[in-house]
Amino acid sequence: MAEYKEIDSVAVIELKNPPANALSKALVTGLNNGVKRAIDNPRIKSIVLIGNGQHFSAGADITEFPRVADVTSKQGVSLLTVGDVIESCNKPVVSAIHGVCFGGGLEIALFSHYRLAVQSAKLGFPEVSLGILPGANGTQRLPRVVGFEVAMDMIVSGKPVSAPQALQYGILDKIVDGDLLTAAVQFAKTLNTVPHDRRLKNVPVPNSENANKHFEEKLAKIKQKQRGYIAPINCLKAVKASVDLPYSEGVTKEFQLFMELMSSAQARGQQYSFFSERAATKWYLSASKNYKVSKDIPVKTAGVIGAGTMGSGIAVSLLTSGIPVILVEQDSKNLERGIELIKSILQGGVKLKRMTQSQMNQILQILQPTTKIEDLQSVDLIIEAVFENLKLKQELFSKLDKICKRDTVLCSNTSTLDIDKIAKSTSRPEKVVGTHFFAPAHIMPLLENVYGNHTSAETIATVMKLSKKIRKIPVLVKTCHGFVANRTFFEYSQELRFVVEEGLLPNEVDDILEDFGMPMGVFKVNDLSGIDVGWRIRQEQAIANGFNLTTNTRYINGERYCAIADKIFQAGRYGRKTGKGWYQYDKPGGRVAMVDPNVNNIILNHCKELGLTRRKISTQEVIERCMFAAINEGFRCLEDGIASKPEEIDTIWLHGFGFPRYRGGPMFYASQVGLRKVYERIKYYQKHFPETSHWIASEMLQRIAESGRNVPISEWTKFNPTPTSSRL
Ligand SMILES: CCCCCCCCCCCCC/C=C/C(=O)SCCNC(=O)CCNC(=O)[C@H](O)C(C)(C)COP(=O)(O)OP(=O)(O)OC[C@H]1O[C@@H](n2cnc3c(N)ncnc32)[C@H](O)[C@@H]1OP(=O)(O)O
Repeated sequence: MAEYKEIDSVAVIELKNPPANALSKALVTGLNNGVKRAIDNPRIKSIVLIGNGQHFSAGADITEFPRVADVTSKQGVSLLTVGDVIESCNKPVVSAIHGVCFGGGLEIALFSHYRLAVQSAKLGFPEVSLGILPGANGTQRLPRVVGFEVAMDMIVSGKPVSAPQALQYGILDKIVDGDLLTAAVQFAKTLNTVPHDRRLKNVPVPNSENANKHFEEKLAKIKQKQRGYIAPINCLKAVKASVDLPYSEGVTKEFQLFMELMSSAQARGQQYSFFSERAATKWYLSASKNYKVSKDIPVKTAGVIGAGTMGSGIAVSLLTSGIPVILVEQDSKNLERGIELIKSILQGGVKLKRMTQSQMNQILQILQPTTKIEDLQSVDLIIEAVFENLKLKQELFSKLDKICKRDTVLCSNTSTLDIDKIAKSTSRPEKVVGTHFFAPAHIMPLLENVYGNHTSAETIATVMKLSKKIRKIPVLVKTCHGFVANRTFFEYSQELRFVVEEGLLPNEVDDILEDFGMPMGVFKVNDLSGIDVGWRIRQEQAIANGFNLTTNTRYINGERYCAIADKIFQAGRYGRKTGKGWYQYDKPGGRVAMVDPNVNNIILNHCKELGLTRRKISTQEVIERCMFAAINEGFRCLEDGIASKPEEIDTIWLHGFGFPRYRGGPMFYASQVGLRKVYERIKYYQKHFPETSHWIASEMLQRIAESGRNVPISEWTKFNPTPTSSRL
């Protein structure tokens, strides 16, 4: 765990806990023993701490967090005890940093008397994203090096800094070239004593004159931008304590704020999210088809068909990851518009200092716009982003099949259509796969990859690898109408339209959802995605299923239907782009949503025409109805083998719909409410709304709820005997 060796008069202690040297109890104990051994050896004059493998350390071992009792008990060696041993050691201790030095790793480095790093190292306190704070005195020590304002920014945002930036802030003493160990040992040999100010607890916080002002400004920002999250607030308060209190009292305050967070439901949700988004990327269809053994095809060039909002965003994601793109549109006018869109997205990046003008120009060099689809003949992978219409996509894929080289992977950005039906139009169904991006495609982190019955493991491996290369979080699901994202979101939003039909107004529903933690209420989301888009999908579905939708439709094949959205469409209100939808906007394309009495009239008249009596609906009922409808559909996705584990559904909601990370995702939320209760309430709603089939409880949910025990989320899939895909 921590390997001890001696190089001349220097003791070298190597942190060794692959893959990221997470500071487990065992590693911390090993480190403690190593430092003590060096202290006890009179031949040793100084000590170097260094990481084995790719990193110095990714911080405390998060898998050990659930054992809060361990943290509070005074037994055993904690990060704090080893920290004290390091800091009070009379032999100089040097941390030699490469890869990441995060969280508890950075705290160890700050207990050390000197810090060196290679140019590529990254240093930071990401604890806030796990719902906690740097509780091994990081909030008291970092400000003593970098001042209140920088420490506050680093700890509240959780964003790491580069080695050159850390050098500038004074966190590092030196950046070294060449072999880190050699340089660190050489440096350590030049040290004899530990000066007073090298023990950070002895140092006052510099540049803290305006701390009160910075504190208030930051607090206001957190309340606005990270509404509902408690960790950033406690992080801020802890850093402020470094200014307001002597060190010994500051660490006590830090501990109190840390324990408050550690025992919170938010921390559980955020830590679950950390592991669930990693679990979700690990796909497994069988022993010979899974993320470990299946080989990908390298994507050196790509094609994008369709230069609308989606296609342009997809092209930007590929281009900014260094993949040359051939962008195809049917005519030069649309192509020109697409190029302009791409340029304006990139220009936005320049404005935000994410790239320089010359980097933008280089990116544009690898974009090849064309109106000739034949130009795609030799690319490795193509993503189609044309209009959501099965016939159109089938014709396109059939054409691509004839034009492209045999091993080109053909991807569809469909958000609902069956991949097998698209693949059927080609002679290479094994090369056809769905890559469902979320708008805006260059920003949203989720990529819902969709395999069909014939998609090969090689094709899946290719899109999963590509997703990571273009900095997306990929989740693999099986084809069906709407896949996991839209299947579950559909039930959520449909139930909220029913709520509006029964008594609440769109803004009242949106306020409840935003208080729950959603970044945007569902009606604002509708306005953003386009009321016309939803209307067209409903019309197409109606035609495909042989029924006629009118604004008076109340039931479709016995299923409840709410036509208010169709009436909003009929009124020419297509959403933000037209300046009016469920809300009124300051201008077409505007962002400021205002309540519109005309919308309320449409809703009230609708209810009057249908003879519906409106009623008061509680916040609890709204949340239960939308969340439990989505959760029930999530269980059905598991039953059908569309998703293979709950973590996939949660990751989709976290990164596709901005579900609050502190709630972990809808399935984790269900686990916190308790599946017995979720099941009981679903049965209750079924009794009250028998004409809505999403209230028929999933059998898998029923089995878990009736098992009579509190089944942890990691064991849910054991209650699903016949899914179509196997799982880990
Ligand atoms: C009265 C007094 C009594 C005593 C009181 C005691 C009080 C004690 C207070 C103690 C306070 C502790 C304070 C410290 C807190 C922390 O340090 S929290 C941890 C902060 N660190 C992080 O959040 C880093 C998280 N990791 C990453 O950012 C990335 O994983 C990475 C390191 C940058 C690597 O990225 P990448 O290469 O993309 O690989 P991944 O897939 O992300 O990770 C690989 C595997 O490693 C696992 N992992 C990573 N970090 C950790 C970790 N910190 N703990 C456990 N496991 C980790 C990750 O899950 C992956 O695992 P697999 O999926 O199984 O491969």
